Amino acid sequence: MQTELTIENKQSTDIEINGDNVVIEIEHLQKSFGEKEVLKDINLTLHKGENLVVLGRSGQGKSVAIQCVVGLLDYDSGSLKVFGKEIQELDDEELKDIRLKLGFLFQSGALYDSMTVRENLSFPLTRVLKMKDENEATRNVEDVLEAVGLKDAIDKMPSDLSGGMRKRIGLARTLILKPEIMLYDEPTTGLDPITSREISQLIIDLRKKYQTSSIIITHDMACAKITGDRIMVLNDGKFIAEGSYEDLEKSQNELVRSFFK
Ligand SMILES: Nc1ncnc2c1ncn2[C@@H]1O[C@H](COP(=O)(O)OP(=O)(O)OP(=O)(O)O)[C@@H](O)[C@H]1O
Repeated sequence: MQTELTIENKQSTDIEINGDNVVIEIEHLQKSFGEKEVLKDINLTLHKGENLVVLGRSGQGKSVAIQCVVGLLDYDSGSLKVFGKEIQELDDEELKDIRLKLGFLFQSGALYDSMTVRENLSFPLTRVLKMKDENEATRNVEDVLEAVGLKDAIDKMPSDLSGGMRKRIGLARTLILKPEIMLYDEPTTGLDPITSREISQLIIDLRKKYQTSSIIITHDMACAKITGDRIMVLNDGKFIAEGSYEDLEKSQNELVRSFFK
């Protein structure tokens, strides 16, 4: 089995790749639980404005890596910098500031079923941003609903919405805090192929509108193809390949090929 990282090709996007526009930098990150080494040697750089797709099967450590990025889990060794700051060296206040710049879209969308769409979206404004002006909150809610194409759903309950619509509202609820980096955890899981494609396209549209940099964790190859400027393949606690969709499609590495079957 190939264990060295294979750079399949240079990425082919208009994102400017240089040391000045790095928003996340991970070097030799390791994390074990007892005897179990989950992250063995993770190296990753996310550039401003970039959509980086991480492909990996279940249990490869994607959630553990994300929890390290948001400071919910301590890593054992290596370096993890967000906006140039080593996460593990931050005090509570600094970590809170960094977390405000990170938006996380949960697989479930995580909406409150007993609240209307308006209430679900206003909640982070009042709770996190301490926004008191109701008109300002409404303006923000309407703006973000428009961005996800669901302005008419403002007074609906989550139970009145389809899976794809709930995903959009979940996305709106994350975006309303204007994060600079988006972390998408399997954004198309559980959706039909057409809705999945719409959500993938929305990820592209939202990057343009909000100028976010994103890490998109998925095993949906259609989503990877639409959204990814660059794709990295995670296996057994390390990245084993990196490149554009077209590059990886031509890979001779069996593990990489298995994603395209
Ligand atoms: N708090 C923990 N304590 C012990 N083991 C853990 C803990 N969190 C995760 N693990 C182990 O780490 C490994 C990777 O888990 P992780 O949830 O990151 O996988 P994943 O790649 O996100 O998978 P999935 O796509 O299924 O969510 C698993 O074997 C899991 O059992």
